[in-house]
Amino acid sequence: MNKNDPSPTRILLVDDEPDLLSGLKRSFAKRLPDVNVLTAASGNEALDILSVQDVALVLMDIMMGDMDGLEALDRIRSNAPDQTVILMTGYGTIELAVDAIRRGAWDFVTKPLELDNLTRILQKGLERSRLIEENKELRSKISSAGSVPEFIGQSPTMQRLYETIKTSATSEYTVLIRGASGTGKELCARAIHRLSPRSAKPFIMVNCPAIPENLLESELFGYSKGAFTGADKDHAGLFSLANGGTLCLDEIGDIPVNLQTKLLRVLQEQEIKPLGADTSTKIDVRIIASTNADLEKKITEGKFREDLYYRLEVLTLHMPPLIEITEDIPLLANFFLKKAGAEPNVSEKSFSETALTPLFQHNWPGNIRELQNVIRRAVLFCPGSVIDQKHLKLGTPPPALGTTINQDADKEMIPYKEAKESCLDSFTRQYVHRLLKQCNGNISQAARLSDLTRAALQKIIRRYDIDGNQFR
Ligand SMILES: Nc1ncnc2c1ncn2[C@@H]1O[C@H](COP(=O)(O)OP(=O)(O)OP(=O)(O)O)[C@@H](O)[C@H]1O
Repeated sequence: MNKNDPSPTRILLVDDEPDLLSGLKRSFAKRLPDVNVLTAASGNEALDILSVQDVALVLMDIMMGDMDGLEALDRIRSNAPDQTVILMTGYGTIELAVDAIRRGAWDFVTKPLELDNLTRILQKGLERSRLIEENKELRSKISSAGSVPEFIGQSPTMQRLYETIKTSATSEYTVLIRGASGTGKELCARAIHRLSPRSAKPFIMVNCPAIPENLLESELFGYSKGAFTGADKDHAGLFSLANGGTLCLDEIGDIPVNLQTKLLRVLQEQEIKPLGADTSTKIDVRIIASTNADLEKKITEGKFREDLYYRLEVLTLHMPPLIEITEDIPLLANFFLKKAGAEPNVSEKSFSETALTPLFQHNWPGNIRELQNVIRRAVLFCPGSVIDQKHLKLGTPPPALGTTINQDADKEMIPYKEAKESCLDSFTRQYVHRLLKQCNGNISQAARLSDLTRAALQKIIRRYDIDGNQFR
C-alpha cells in the first residue's frame, strides 16, 4: 500500500481446510517477504478480521462450510467496494468463478494451486490495491481545504489562486483572467461560475476568435425578425441565453473595436439591443473575460479600447505558467495518468520511480495542456504497465521552416504509427507557421488561404500551442 504508511501490507487467506491455509501461509512468507499474511477459517471470521484490519487483498475459497465464497464476496464488497478479492475454485466450479467476477471479484485461480502463477497474480492484485489507495490519497489531497474543485496543484502560487477564485466567485464584478495558452483559464472561468450564487443558472463560453467577425455581434446580442435578409424570425443571442448566469468571453483581445464599443455599453447599462430591434432589453449577466494577449500593447496600437480594459480588469486573475509551479508537476502528472487510465480500452498504468525527472527540466510552452498531452500519449504508447522516461516524449520546438522531415538511417527505429504521427505533427506545425507568417497572424485571411474554417484553424493553433501573436 502507501510506501510512507508505517502499517504493513496485509493479505487475508480464507479457506476451511486448515492444512491448505498453513501451507499457503508458509509459502507466502518466503515468496512475499514484505507482506503480512492473515488467515481465516470461514467467511464469518474473514468479515470479522476485515472489520478491524486494513487488508490489501483477500484470497478466498469459493466452497466453504458456513457461508460460501460468493456470499462472503457480496458482503465484503458491500462494506468495501474497492477491496481486491481473488477467489479459489476447483475445476468443477469454474462457472461459479465466472459469476464471482461478474459480482466484483478481481480474479480467480483454480485448484490445485500452482504457486508461481498464484504469486504473480497476488503481486498484480497488490499493485492494483496500491494504485487504488494512491488514487484515494490524491483525491483527498485535491478536495483538501485550500483547493477548488477540478483544480490540481498545492503550490503556494496555486493556493493563492484558489483564494482569488473563491473571492471572485462571491462578488459580481467583471473578472479578467489572464495567462498563456493551456494554463487553465477556461477551467478557472467555470470554477468561478460554479462557486458563485449563479451556479444553477447557465454558464456560456464564447470563443470569440472562432466566430467570424461579421456574425459575432448577432451571435452575442441576437437579432430580430427582418434585421437582415434571411432573418425570418427573432433570434436570441448568447447574452440572453446566459441571463441570470455567467458569460465568458474567451480571447476578448480578438474582438473588433466596433464591437468592443457595444460591449462596453452592455457592461455599463446591463442591457442589450438585438440587431434590428427598436428597444433594449435588461439583462442580468455576469461577465468573465479571458485573454492570452498583451492588452496593454493592443491599447497603444489602437486595437483595444482603454475604457473597456478598465471596465474589465476590476478583478484580474493571473494563471501561472507551468514553469512557475513545477512543484505541482507530480500531482498533475498523476492526475492526468489516472484520467487517461480511466478511458475505455486503456489499462491502468503507473510511473517508474525516475519517470518524472525530465519533466522538471522541460520549459512547457504549452503549459498544463502540454503536460496532459504528454501523459496521454505515454499511456497510449507505453506497451507495459509501467511508464518510464522513454515513454514521456517531450515536445521539441517546431522545425525551421523549409527543413524536410527525415528519419536518419542510424536513428533508433520507432513504431510506424508513432513515426507517422510525429511526421504529421511536424508537417502541421510547419504549415501553420508558414501560413500565419504569410498572413501576418491574421486568422481570417489565414483561414481563407488554407481553405479551413476559422474554428478549425483556431483549434489547430491551440492544439499545437502556436503563439499567433509572434506573427503580428
Ligand atoms: N490546475 C489544473 N488542474 C487540472 N487540470 C488543469 C489545470 N489547469 C489546466 N488544466 C487542464 O488543462 C487543459 C487546458 O486548460 P484550459 O483549456 O482551461 O486552458 P486555457 O488557458 O483556457 O487554454 P487556451 O488559452 O489555449 O484556451 C484542460 O484540459 C484543463 O482541464
